[in-house]
Amino acid sequence: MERVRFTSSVPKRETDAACWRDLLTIVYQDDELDPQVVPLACREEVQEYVKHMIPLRESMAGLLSEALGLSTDHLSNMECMKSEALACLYYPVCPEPDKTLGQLKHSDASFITLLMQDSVGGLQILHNNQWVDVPPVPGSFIANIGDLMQIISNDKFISAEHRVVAQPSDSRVSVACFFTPSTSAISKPLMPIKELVCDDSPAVYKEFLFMEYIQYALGRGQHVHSALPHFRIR
Ligand SMILES: O=C(O)CCC(=O)C(=O)O
Ligand SMILES: [Fe+2]
Repeated sequence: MERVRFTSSVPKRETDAACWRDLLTIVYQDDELDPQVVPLACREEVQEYVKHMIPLRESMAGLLSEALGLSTDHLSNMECMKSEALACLYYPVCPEPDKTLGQLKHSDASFITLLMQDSVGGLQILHNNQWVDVPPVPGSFIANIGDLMQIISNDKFISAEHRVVAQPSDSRVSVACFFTPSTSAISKPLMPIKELVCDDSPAVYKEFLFMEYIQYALGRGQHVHSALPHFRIR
């Protein structure tokens, strides 16, 4: 797949709705990308942005490892977040916002997503079966646990279901940085971390390869909000 893609959210299946947004996606593998492939209009900004995302990801990896009762460097050593897909998202003004969504309900397929939104708003999170606004806070990032983190944490962390409502009077911009495994980690099987599995807390997910996962996650229709049930041990 191309490392740099500009797409509109056209549905894969006829029965699915189109989302009201455009995306510029830029994929770094092992924290690396030849800058020449990034459009000149945003090359410097993208390089600068990712340069700052990497230490932030490492801090998050340390905090999440400790929260799981593991050594601080556990998640970092697994290299499960050492590649990033940067999605620069544009949600145009929508004349009939009640007929569509900026982004449908989903949980992220990544390990973790670090998200920056502008001041317009529209992001909502599903909490106790109710959609709750995530108001923009200047200078802050939103850290979303993704499905892969839920899997390796053996359900100790739960991925956040969220969506974006379309806006009638303002266009909106957000930047989502999705973290995925390094090239060497991709060839190793994924499964709940063994330190988190015991007789009282048996593995909830089966072993699988990242490629198998991503094919399923990207190929599922919009009616399947999460890849988790597919990998769960029944
Ligand atoms: O634009 C946003 O605030 C969220 C985008 C999002 O959830 C996604 O692209 O996965
Ligand atoms: Fe998302």
